[in-house]
Amino acid sequence: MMKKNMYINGEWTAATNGHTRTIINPFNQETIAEVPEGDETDTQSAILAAREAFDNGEWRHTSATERGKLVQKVAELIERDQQELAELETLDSGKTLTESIDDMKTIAEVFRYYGGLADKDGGEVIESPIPDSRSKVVREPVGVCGQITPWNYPLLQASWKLAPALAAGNTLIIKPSEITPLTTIKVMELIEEAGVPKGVANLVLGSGAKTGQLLAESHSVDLISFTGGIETGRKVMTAATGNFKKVALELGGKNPNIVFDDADFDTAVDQALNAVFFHAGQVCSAGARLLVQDSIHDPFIEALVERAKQIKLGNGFDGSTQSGPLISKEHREKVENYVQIGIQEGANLITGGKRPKAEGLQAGFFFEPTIFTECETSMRIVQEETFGPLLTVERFNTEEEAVQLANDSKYGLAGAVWTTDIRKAERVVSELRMGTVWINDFHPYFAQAPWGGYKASGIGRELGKQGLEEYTEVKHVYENTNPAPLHWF
Ligand SMILES: NC(=O)c1ccc[n+]([C@@H]2O[C@H](COP(=O)([O-])OP(=O)(O)OC[C@H]3O[C@@H](n4cnc5c(N)ncnc54)[C@H](O)[C@@H]3O)[C@@H](O)[C@H]2O)c1
Ligand SMILES: C[N+](C)(C)CC=O
Repeated sequence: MMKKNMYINGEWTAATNGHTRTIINPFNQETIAEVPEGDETDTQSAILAAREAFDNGEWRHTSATERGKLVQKVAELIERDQQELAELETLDSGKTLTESIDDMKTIAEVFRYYGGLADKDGGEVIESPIPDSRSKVVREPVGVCGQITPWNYPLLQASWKLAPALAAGNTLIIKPSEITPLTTIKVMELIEEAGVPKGVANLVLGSGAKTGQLLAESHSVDLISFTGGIETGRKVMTAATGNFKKVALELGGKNPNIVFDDADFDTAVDQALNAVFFHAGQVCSAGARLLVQDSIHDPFIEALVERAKQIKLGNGFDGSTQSGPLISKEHREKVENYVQIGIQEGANLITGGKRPKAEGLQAGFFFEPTIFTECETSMRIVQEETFGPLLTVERFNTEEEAVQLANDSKYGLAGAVWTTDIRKAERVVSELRMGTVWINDFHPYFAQAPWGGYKASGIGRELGKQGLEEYTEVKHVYENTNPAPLHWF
């Protein structure tokens, strides 16, 4: 069993209270690691270290080029240790090793991208309307950043925060989900190895209530970046009002996947499965809400159900596994509860809806790929994020109806449109109120393109140049080139 520590002010440390937490593998519930269960005292130490490193340290005065090189060095180290990181992620989260390896490649690219972007914005000289003056606009680091991440893409979500924060010259405290901390701990070791100065990057481990909440509340923290569910996001945003810190929120989604009758049928079926059942549906942008044009509804659902029944659940380390378990006992119970809600609401459960009976899956938190048809937009299973392998299907007739149904949600994270008529796709896309829209695809995201939500799916953007800008303040510098008394007074 691994034993790991927190990283505060350049030191690997246990929790001050001596408490620990065991980390389990969701595939078989075996204990894989023991980590500190920190609390407010440790969080406060990490905040103080980050504050000192920002206010009195060298980091923010280090040239952007040098900072960028260090961030790129982290990318190289992640690539060097890719296999170890991917195995840790699979052990901790249950996702397949293939998914974890893909995640690690994306993560290295994110560090490389922000390392490269660090010195590309030298500010902007602007035209001043006042004679004898010069004006420029520069970007500066925000200061001390609190970063809180979820369990479904543990290191990937952390990388979207760590890389731009460091590239922009901030100091930070990251708090990963208490149930999946292992890869974030490992990447902190790599950040240390790369040579990032002590106090600049800090790691606290513990429950959200005892660590994350303080990051959001503390007046010594200048920015809080949170990825997680909407109810926690609400708490974070409320706590952040104490000192009006900058807030970035990446929250949930209930993402419509719209299939028109002129779409390539087989591709749309194949990708509709991937949209919702990838990583057992534990994806913020999962296509958990399928909207199918009535004229192809029945054959489409028939093909979908046939394929859903064949999805191979299993150990993420087994090369033939297509989907791993859910993350925890509590989370599986939440998904099971939504199945009951769907049945009570009158939706038609046509496959799944229960735990698999197969041998070898009984110790893990597995759940069958589940499909409900004849759903109505007003149903809770259509409106709420179930975050599991649960697909709801609604019918539509016209383009306008598809748009109206798709937008009828408090969320606005992502969505997709399947059609061979590109004009129709463009019309629909322009009406969808979502941060990412795919045409004839589902799921792609990459370092260069911004990611984030409309409406209750969040505030701000990660990735792309916008993801770096979140970690900067904008300063206007005005110079009077011919100062003289005004004689006003
Ligand atoms: N929009 C995105 O890019 C994106 C990406 C991944 C996950 N998510 C969302 O994350 C959710 C799943 O993750 P989860 O179950 O870990 O979410 P969660 O909200 O339960 O927890 C997220 C993090 O917040 C911490 N936390 C809990 N209470 C807190 C508090 N009072 N103050 C501060 N921090 C607190 C947790 O310890 C954890 O680290 C889903 O809703 C999913 O859609 C969104
Ligand atoms: C943002 N993404 C798609 C990587 C993970 C969402 O849960």
